[in-house]
Amino acid sequence: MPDPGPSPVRSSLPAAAAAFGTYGHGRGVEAVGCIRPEQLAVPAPAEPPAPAEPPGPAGLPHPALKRLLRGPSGLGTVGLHLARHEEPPPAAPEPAGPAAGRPIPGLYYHPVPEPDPVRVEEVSRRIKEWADEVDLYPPEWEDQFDGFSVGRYMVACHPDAPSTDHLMLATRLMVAENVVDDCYCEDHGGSPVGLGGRLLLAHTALDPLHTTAEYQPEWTESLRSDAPRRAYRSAMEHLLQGASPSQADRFRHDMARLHMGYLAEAAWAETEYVPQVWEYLAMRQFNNFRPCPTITDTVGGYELPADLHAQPAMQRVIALAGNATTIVNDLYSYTKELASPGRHLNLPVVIAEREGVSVKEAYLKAVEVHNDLMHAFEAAAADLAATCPAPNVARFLRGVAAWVDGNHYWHMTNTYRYSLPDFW
Ligand SMILES: CC(C)=CCC/C(C)=C(\C)COP(=O)(O)OP(=O)(O)O
Ligand SMILES: [Mg+2]
Repeated sequence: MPDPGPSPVRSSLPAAAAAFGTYGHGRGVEAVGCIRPEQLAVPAPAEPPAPAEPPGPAGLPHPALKRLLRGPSGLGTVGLHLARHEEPPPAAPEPAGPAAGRPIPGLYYHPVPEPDPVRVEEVSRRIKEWADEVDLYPPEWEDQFDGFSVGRYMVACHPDAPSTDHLMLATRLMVAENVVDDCYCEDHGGSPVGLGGRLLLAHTALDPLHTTAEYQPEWTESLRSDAPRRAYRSAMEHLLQGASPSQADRFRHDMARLHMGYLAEAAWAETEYVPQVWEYLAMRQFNNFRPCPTITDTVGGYELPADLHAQPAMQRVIALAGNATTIVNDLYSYTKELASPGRHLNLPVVIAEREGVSVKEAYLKAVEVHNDLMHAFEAAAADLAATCPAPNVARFLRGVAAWVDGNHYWHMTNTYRYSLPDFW
């Protein structure tokens, strides 16, 4: 049954629906159950001998993950490769110089190719049109919107998106998620006071209210009443054109997790509680980028079936990837958050406070925590790929890994937003 989505405010999106077909998934990748590996009908893709590769920054990726990231070869595997688009390659793209920014010394990460400038340009143009359409921000915030560079972010994170329409699904959501964070929680009018009520009502733009005829119209009207809700509603409406019901519900669940994380952070801010390091890491597992990598299949135009997504081993991979990407944010946004009013919790701040070490030692320890999370993510992904050699699992794992790498690239190169501390 089609997902009812946030109707009845759903507008007609004929062009988008045509672009994605029925949910836009299922092309080229068969759903393969992996509850018991011996039940698999699809063998592991044949591996050609690989040339030796130079070591990555601050260590080597797990060898099995390297094989996984290279992707399969052979008949029927075209759809499993990253960076193969349905659209023809651009005729003569402007030569893009390397983006500014330097990596955090000692950080374990994988460099990515410069995102396709033609795609970046197109996504950047279209997201500004959308921002106007949903009346997202006042003119004086335009510089910050542009400085966020969401087009570059999403093109870097989704190299296997088959079209700009697919990329736009992720881009609208990324913007909407940041608008909610900025306007409800943080420095664009946000506050911990009353956050629970605001978040719950905004969540109904993703997970609609079903109530009586008397009260439904007021709820419908409420979805137009502020920029966070307009953004969530419209971004979700578009997502539903490309996602299956189970992919949409996966996303709603991840957003509920995110909102729970925002609430824990806010509760601690209200009582000025500095959590223990493990408590902070638990909060940050929810106040986390997770909703972004987990739509990689929708953005890629295929579906990881719900049973495979729900496997504990897959859940561990997703959680570790989300945690690594989010600690990357803590590290790159450290100086920005130090400069913001009040005490902004991030991993270095919490380590310094709770473990009684200098801010520099705390920061360097946070880098190690990040690196350990990255290694754990790669080991878990490699194990899962080996025990569950289904093509859609391999492609999803590659999509999550690509998101991790693209997220690092964006943080490192976003010198408008972030700068490194002077610790080296
Ligand atoms: C895009 C998305 C799902 C974001 C959710 C949570 C979030 C805003 C982050 C993980 C980023 O962290 P933070 O709020 O610290 O962002 P900045 O450091 O202000 O860039
Ligand atoms: Mg931050």
